[in-house]
Amino acid sequence: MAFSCMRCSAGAGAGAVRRGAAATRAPAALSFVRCGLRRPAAAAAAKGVKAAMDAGVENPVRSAAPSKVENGLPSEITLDDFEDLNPLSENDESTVTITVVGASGDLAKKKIFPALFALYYEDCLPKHFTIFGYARSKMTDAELRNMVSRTLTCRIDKRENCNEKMEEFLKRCFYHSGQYDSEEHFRDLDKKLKQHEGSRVSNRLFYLSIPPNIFLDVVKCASVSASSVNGWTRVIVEKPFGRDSDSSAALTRGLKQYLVEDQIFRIDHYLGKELVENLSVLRFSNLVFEPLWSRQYIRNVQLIFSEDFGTEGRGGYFDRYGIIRDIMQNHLLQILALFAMETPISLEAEDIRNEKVKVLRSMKPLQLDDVVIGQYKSHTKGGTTYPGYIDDKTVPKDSLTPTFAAAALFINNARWDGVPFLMKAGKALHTKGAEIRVQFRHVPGNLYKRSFGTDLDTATNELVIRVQPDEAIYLKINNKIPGLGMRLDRSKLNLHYAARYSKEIPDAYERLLLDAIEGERRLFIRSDELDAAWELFTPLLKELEEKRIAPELYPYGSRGPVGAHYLAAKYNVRWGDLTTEHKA
Ligand SMILES: NC(=O)C1=CN([C@@H]2O[C@H](COP(=O)(O)OP(=O)(O)OC[C@H]3O[C@@H](n4cnc5c(N)ncnc54)[C@H](OP(=O)(O)O)[C@@H]3O)[C@@H](O)[C@H]2O)C=CC1
Ligand SMILES: O=C1O[C@H](COP(=O)(O)O)[C@@H](O)[C@H](O)[C@H]1O
Repeated sequence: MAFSCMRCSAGAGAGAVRRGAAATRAPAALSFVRCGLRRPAAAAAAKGVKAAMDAGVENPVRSAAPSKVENGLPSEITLDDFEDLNPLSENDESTVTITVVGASGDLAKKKIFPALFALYYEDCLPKHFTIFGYARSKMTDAELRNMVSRTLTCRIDKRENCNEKMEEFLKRCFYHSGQYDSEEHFRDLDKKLKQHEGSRVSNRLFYLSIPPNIFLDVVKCASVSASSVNGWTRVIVEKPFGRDSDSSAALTRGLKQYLVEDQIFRIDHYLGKELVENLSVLRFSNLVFEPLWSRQYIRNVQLIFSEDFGTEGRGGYFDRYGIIRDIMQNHLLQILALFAMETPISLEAEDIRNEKVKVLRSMKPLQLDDVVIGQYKSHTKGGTTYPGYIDDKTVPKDSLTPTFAAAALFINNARWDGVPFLMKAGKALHTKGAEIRVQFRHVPGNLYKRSFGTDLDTATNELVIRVQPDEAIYLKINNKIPGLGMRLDRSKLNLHYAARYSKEIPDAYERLLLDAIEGERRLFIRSDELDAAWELFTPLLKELEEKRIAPELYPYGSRGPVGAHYLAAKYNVRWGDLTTEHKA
């Protein structure tokens, strides 16, 4: 069965419906599309709003909303949210062109084109859209289409009408070959874009899926020679945003020579993951969690990322960055900020980003003593030899780049004073996953403590938010084993997404691309957030590099360096992902 674009209600939907005055208001039809209607039905619903308004109906929006969506509308929705009541406005009079710069590359093939196709399949792209690939490689439109079609092995590919939809989608994909620093080549691109846009208002989104050393060349050429003249121009910038405070600030200054902050969409794809987005919902819409969300009840928080493969194929990039820059300074820190922030004034992007910045700026400088680094080495298991990090031909033999790191971070504010936020990230470990673990304090004067033996930690409540794979949220509680005796065990209150929700979870890139098209900035990184993130990690990174601290070696496929356990033990913590119970 085909699904229509489902975006509505609190979070992205409400945020998008309520975009501030600076951004384009969501037209009524588009708002209804977000609420689950296909475009024709959405346009009809928008017309209904207009008619109800003309007829003086008390609540024209609700009265016109089809039953399928009315429960999904934010309760406080008003006509202001449907300022532009022309149902045809955005759909028919404007176009959106998405230019994937670096279209021949790994990320474009693996993530961006499949995400765009998924959005198309789900009816989420605007009516008039065109996709352009841009790179130096010589390719015809047909060759690009062939390349894209081979990589559309996304979550959609087993769905009904997939081939048909793919054919339609590919017809909207074009290619332009050019140099990244040539204004002339971007002028040629501009001409092609204009041919597709015709006389419509042209909105242009450039996705910089290229190595960072050419970001500025492209931004300069695109803005000088291929900006929209009558619509918006936005640029999605991929990480890495520099490799320390200075280089990041230089990149921001460079980008701002050609773009204003509102045009820059710095992507951290972890913010587009379903369970990361759900963090705020979990906290702020459930009375049972928010009152416990502080030093009073929480002993420690663990943010864990692991991959069961090495840097295969990306060693060249990775060696310049290492795991701290690759995962901790961005993905895990962003999760930490969302986890720890105070309640924002609203779901508006700026209100949320303001709160995140406050958390980041309240963090205690990271101490070398609170960090452990590791690097994987070759390991043979079951007759197979797995290569070590330095066996990668693109990595120098004497590389000290960490492929694993663990760190203890602290937030100096009233809510979190003294609570260790432990981060752990590694490649070539025994498992693949990303999760947040919240370990609560012991129950004071616990009547049942004799049932737990001497190890009270085994009775600690733990909330686990499993970001991936197999998304789940579960709470470990102590429970009486049914029967005449009084024996306790630890059981899980388990919200297992696959069991609870039949709808597939969209890929993070789908959500983020759609947000960028809609001008929703909530899940993108603002420059002051980025500065604060680098300020936290830069002194540590410099110290590690200047002192040439050697990483502890760990075998490919293992649980990582033992040092990570000592670091946790220093704060009286055990890693939740390594307990016996977890393994069972
Ligand atoms: N791949 C991934 O999984 C992830 C990537 N990223 C980020 O996304 C961006 C793109 O990544 P990815 O697709 O892997 O990158 P690639 O190395 O595949 O590069 C993308 C394209 O850029 C061009 N290119 C590569 N190297 C150079 C160079 N030295 N000078 C000029 N052009 C070059 C090539 O196109 P051509 O030769 O045709 O011009 C290439 O196809 C990077 O910023 C990366 O950090 C972020 C997260 C994950
Ligand atoms: O940004 C990055 O993320 C990927 C992991 O992303 P995931 O969505 O597959 O969990 C990581 O492999 C890569 O090194 C890093 O640059």
